[in-house]
Amino acid sequence: MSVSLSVNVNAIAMLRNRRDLPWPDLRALGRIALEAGAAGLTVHPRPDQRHIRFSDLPVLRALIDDEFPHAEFNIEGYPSDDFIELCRINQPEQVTLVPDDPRQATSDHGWDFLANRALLKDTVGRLKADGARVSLFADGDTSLEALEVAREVGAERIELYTGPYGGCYDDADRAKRIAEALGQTAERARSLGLGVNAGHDLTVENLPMLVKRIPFIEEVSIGHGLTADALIYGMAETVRRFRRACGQTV
Ligand SMILES: CC(=O)[C@@H](O)[C@H](O)COP(=O)(O)O
Ligand SMILES: NCC(=O)COP(=O)(O)O
Repeated sequence: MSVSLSVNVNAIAMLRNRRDLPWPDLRALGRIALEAGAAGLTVHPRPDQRHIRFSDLPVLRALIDDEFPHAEFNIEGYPSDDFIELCRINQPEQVTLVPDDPRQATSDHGWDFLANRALLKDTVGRLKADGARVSLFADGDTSLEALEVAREVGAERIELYTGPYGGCYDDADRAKRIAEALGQTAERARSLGLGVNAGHDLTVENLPMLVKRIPFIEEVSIGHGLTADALIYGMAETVRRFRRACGQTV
């Protein structure tokens, strides 16, 4: 089993939104990413639509349906009624629920599973009834008791929040300690039958150590670092570089 790469196009949308113009073109760049071997596309629509716009979702859904039927669409976000309706309309293969406040600049923590048991149970049930696999964003030190709630509410996977790991790009010892904590959380999740995804601030440089510690990660979703590299190497070559960093043979 190798780690799949889902390309998050939020940062591309943010660049597009600097002008009232349709480029960079999400559908065109999504196509290049999928042609280069990405397993799917990720979006994280926020209520203010500051990067991905709700109108982008059907365009990306159609790209996958028309040209890459084996690829997956992953929609991430806070489970408001509007978000659940967006998911119902756009039929993602996977929904990743994230406990974001609309005022947050970006995602910066996982779920408090015990405090949100009822919300998660209701939401996971609704999303699964619409046909999606559900993954729940989880801090890197989530306890077994909390992960039991993730399983009990019906989630199939967790997504490890790797922001603190990505943040220590200049401190190898700290990165090693955080990778170890992430690995232990991943093992706790696996012992309960939960699949493990990971994401936030992952890069070509920091992926290999994470994948070595947690070889059973099913998917990483990557946007910011991948988009930054695409400015240097182009989207297709960047996707190949990230796939190699995931341990894939390219
Ligand atoms: C859940 C997660 O870590 C990513 O979706 C991240 O939140 C990207 O969102 P932004 O592009 O808004 O920072
Ligand atoms: N789920 C994490 C994600 O989609 C991308 O996060 P980032 O690479 O933009 O930090």
